[in-house]
Amino acid sequence: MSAKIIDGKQIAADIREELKAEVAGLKEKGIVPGLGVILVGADPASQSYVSAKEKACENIGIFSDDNRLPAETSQEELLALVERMNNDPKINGILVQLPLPKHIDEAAVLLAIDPDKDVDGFHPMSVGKMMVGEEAFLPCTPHGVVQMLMRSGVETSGAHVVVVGRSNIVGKPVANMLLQKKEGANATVTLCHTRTKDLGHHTRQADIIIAASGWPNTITADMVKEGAVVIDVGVNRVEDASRERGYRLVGDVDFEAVKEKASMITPVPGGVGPMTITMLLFNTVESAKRANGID
Ligand SMILES: Nc1nc(=O)c2c([nH]1)NC[C@@H]1CN(c3ccc(C(=O)N[C@@H](CCC(=O)O)C(=O)O)cc3)C=[N+]21
Repeated sequence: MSAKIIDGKQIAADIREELKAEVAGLKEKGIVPGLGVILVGADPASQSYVSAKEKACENIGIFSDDNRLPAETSQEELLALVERMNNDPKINGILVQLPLPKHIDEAAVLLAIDPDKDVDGFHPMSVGKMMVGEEAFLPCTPHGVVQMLMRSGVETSGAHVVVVGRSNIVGKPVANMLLQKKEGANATVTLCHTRTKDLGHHTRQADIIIAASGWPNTITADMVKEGAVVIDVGVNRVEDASRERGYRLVGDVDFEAVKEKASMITPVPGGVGPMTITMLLFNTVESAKRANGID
């Protein structure tokens, strides 16, 4: 059996249409959601993500305040910019693209963002609220994963989800979100990582595998139960001289082999990536609504 491909690009486009209509409605009330974007340094992957985010904002009518700062920017300068955005009523969301250069304390910068504008959901206040099940901005990639499952009709309630990877931006939050007592969650969650003994033993128990290890081919076909749903969060650049860019993008899953065993699978590109950006737009619109007492 060949798996049904979960089309992240299509689901993302559907959500963006919903957001577009919502932004148009806000505009009639004189409200334009605004996203402050900060990129420090010139990492090519970060530059392309940030450009994609700005393009997506423009496309649905969100105002974006683009700040590209040199790699030598000091922590004080960065904190001053965050503070300016915290106090700017036109800005509803602040996105500091990660990773930051080594001389900057990432945790200090995330802590400086006003939690009411924390559309990335990385502030400890947002993380804590999410964990105890209070309303908070949900981190974009995990939120995108949950939306993909819901909109593809995948039952998570009572299902065994095995998450591979324990990062603060994907593994830990996605495990937590799927554990919550609410719609689109209620799963039994196993969280695996680099020190896990016999990873395949765990993944073979999974009804749903979420691969977020950061390494190509972490999940091979022998590690997947027949009929499992496989969500691939990986975005790995591998050298490929036949491509114009000199590389191609692969996930953490051995897609070609695993798709013959899974019931549903996400591709890379065109899977979780477009959802990540879409949920950032979602959070920014949400923040603009909250700031104006709507909802
Ligand atoms: N503060 C912060 N917030 C983030 O959300 C954040 C971050 N820092 N740092 C880096 C990661 C990575 N990330 C992606 C976004 C979109 C795609 C995406 O759209 N990928 C396309 C392909 C893009 C291409 O072809 O290069 C796809 O998978 O189809 C991927 C990865 C957001 N991140």
